[in-house]
Amino acid sequence: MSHQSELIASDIERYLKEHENKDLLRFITCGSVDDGKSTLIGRLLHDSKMIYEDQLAAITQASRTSGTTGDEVDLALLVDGLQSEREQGITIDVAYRFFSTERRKFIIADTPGHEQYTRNMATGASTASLAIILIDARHGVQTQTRRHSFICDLLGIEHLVVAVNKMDLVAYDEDRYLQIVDEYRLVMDRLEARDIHFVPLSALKGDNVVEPSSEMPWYDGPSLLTLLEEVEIRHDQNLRDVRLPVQFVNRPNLDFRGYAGTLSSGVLTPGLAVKVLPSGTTSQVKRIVTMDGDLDAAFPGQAVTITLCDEIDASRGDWIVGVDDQVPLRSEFVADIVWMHESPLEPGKLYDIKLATRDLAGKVVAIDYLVDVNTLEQRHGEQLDLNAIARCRVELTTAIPVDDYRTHPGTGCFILIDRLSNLTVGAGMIHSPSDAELPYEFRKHDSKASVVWNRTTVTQTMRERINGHRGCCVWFTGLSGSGKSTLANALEVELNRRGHHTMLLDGDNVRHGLCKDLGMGEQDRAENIRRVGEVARLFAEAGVIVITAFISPFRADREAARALFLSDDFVEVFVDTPLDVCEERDPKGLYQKAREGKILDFTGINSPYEAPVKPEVSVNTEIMSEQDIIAKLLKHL
Ligand SMILES: Nc1ncnc2c1ncn2[C@@H]1O[C@H](COP(=O)(O)OS(=O)(=O)O)[C@@H](OP(=O)(O)O)[C@H]1O
Ligand SMILES: Nc1ncnc2c1ncn2[C@@H]1O[C@H](COP(=O)(O)OP(=O)(O)O)[C@@H](O)[C@H]1O
Repeated sequence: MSHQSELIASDIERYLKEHENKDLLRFITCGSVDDGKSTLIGRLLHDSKMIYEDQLAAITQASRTSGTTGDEVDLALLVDGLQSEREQGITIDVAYRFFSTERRKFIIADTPGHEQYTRNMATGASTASLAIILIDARHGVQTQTRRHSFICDLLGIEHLVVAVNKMDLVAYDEDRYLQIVDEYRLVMDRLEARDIHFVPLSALKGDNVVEPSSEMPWYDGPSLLTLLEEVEIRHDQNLRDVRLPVQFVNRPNLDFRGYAGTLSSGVLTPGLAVKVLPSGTTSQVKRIVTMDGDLDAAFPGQAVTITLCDEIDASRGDWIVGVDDQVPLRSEFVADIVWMHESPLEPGKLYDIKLATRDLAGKVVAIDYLVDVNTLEQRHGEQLDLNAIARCRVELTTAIPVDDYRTHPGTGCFILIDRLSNLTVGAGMIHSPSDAELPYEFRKHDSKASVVWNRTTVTQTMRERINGHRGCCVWFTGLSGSGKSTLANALEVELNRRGHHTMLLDGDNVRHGLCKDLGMGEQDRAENIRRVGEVARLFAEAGVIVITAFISPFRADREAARALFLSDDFVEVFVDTPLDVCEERDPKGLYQKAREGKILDFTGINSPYEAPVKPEVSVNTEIMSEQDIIAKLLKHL
């Protein structure tokens, strides 16, 4: 079944060929029956001639008995197929519907809108590249509008169309439409999706759904269908990073060994250098084999069998990736999990996990926070109930290659399966698995194997919640006399004044206690900075803003301290005061002593200072006043 084309009657072969080459847009409709969702889908199917005549006759008949549209045919009946939902007046499952136009093929995931169906919505959204957010023009932006938008965003949908429906019921009033667009802008500010369109329409009357409406001459944008046909999706796919999760090894005889699977991202070509993960064995693609002959190239979404130039060992679950792709191997990661079952997720309980084509076991070791899907606020929670979403820490029984969901939607997600009932109970999206983005305890440590990490029940996130802000580190570095202590002190005063929890670690003070055994040689300075970095991290873990003022002359030592923090939580401030200015100030008379040869390894005189290459903030106290510098820092923080 497809849109009506004259070619169907005259040249079916050509029609099918054209149809095959059209690109496909998968989209989700978010809203409830009350918003006119089913009517909208019915209208799209009806106006794009996607309904058989007997179907139309049937719904015309049904409209008289259970329709809600008076004399008009109730198009919602086309999609509210299930008897029970018809009776209850709600849609209760995810239904996929297909239609096509001259320009594109479409698959609509039609999911229920109420909060108790978040799991269905997440399922529908997981494969969609566009979402239609339906708003009833009479009611404007509702809690449900926010929830739908947030969930779509969480699932990485890049394109949103905000459809302001039922314009006929507000007399096609432009001001009302603009008011709703303004209301929605507040939601938009919290979304990562950047391609957002608005369209005023009436699904019931057909205004701006397929054809432009004569009722709203003030709107000169495209109709909904034109938007769906024109939205740019070609660049959405990740064509850069090759990921072929091996579904099975095809070995019909001794002469052929093929690796079959669906290419999740990247472009495969014969001759491409690849490696198998997790083993890391390298080879080259020899052939891309399909039922219809060999291919010159394979693209994301294509099911292929490839052969490699070398006899190497790869099995189901392994990934074939580009030879230079840096894919971290991890047994722990952070993920957003949507819970889909009546019995709540139990932290510590072992679940079966399916990630791409690999079957493993693992558990959620901690729930960092629950996300309120209506407001995006973070809350503390011990368990994850049906339809809840949470940022969790997941631990697997074995290390596997791991991708970030946002950049690799096909390989960056997984499902959790209950080991007894074999039911899918949750779905997860992996969050930045790269080392710098992992919580400290999840990183690779070279500490002694016999020392295990003892995880505390109260987490950094929970401490931060009480403090009302994140823990982080502001690291001042610069020559003696450059102004580190002065600025660090002034910054702490300002933060303290604003009610923030702070701690200041200053070189001179720390060297009186924690580091009193250390001198000014290169190794001792390195050890000094190592200790300070660790202490700073502990303070940050307590949810405190820790400010450090140490010369910290060596780049490698500062980078080692930085590596203890998540990337946003370490702010390096280079106090870039020229040596001659510092020497002129000489607040402690140390430069003079150094010049007189009384101090042998004084920084800047007879011991090196390696300036930061890319500090988060750089300030020159010769040029800027103390107040200006503090204002700049506060702005950055
Ligand atoms: N040889 C030598 N070189 C540099 N500085 C010296 C030296 N001897 C003593 N001092 C005093 O010690 C303070 C520097 O200590 P730090 O812990 O910040 O130094 S380091 O980061 O370990 O290099 C430093 O403090 P600031 O002037 O506040 O930077 C000096 O007062
Ligand atoms: N804009 C400025 N910011 C910070 N300090 C300044 C500034 N202008 C002059 N100074 C002076 O420079 C000196 C810096 O000393 P200090 O803060 O102890 O440096 P450090 O801790 O880097 O050794 C202080 O005497 C301070 O009054």
